[in-house]
Amino acid sequence: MTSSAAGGTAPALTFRAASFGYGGRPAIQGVDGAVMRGEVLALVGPNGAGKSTLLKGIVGEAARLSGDVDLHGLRVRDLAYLPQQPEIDRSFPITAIEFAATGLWRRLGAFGRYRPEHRAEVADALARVGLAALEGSLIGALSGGQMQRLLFARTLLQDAPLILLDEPFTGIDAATEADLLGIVGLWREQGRTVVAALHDLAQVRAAFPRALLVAGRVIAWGDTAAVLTAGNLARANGRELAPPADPAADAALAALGAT
Ligand SMILES: Nc1ncnc2c1ncn2[C@@H]1O[C@H](COP(=O)(O)OP(=O)(O)OP(=O)(O)O)[C@@H](O)[C@H]1O
Repeated sequence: MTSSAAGGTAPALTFRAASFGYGGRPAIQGVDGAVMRGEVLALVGPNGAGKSTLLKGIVGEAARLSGDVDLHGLRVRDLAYLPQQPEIDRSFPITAIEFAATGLWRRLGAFGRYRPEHRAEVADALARVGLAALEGSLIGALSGGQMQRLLFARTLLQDAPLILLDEPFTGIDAATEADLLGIVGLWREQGRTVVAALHDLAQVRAAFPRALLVAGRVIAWGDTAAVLTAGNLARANGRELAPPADPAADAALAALGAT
């Protein structure tokens, strides 16, 4: 089942029979549908379902093997993409404030001047994620949760209309998760479009109004309550649920002494 989203007025991101993968082999295929502007969409599915590949496909880091992705006038550099933390090289000798400042790149351009007001803006973003005291720390010295806060600070500075997050809450403590979920809520209030690959279905039900369930293809797409049903989750996990019990058949079998 595929669908266009409700709520927004215009699409921010449209897939048309899109397939993405590696070495010519699709990891996720036949994606059809739209994410509307201002929508906050959870991308869910079992391990290896193609969630990261779909996000990477949007930013051109996974090959598009067929179909089309329409960003409706945005360029890839206008998007904010927050990859999974293990994909970030933390051995690079850069401080937290320098790392966060890379979020300004799109606005400053490659040779733009980094002015005092930019430094104040970066410091403010670090304060908003609770990292003011660590701005001079090397990124390699940060904990996993602190690094995730830093990635959100950089994303705040990117000021992007479309934000892609790959498992942003994995491996962090509850306080960090609550703070970062608050920032997603802020983006929602600001009308930004957010697509986040997530594992915690309770969190998705609580904080994400729309969901896209995948397992190498789209299993269901729509309002979260309608997507995260037992039947859809079983289909995504490759376990079709048994058909509903038929009382008449059960009674007939019982009469035959077969139960
Ligand atoms: N760089 C790569 N080269 C080849 N195959 C890859 C690559 N990255 C992922 N794959 C394969 O693509 C498929 C989808 O992987 P992907 O990481 O997109 O899934 P996922 O839903 O994000 O999983 P998880 O929840 O475990 O992060 C898997 O079979 C995976 O092994």
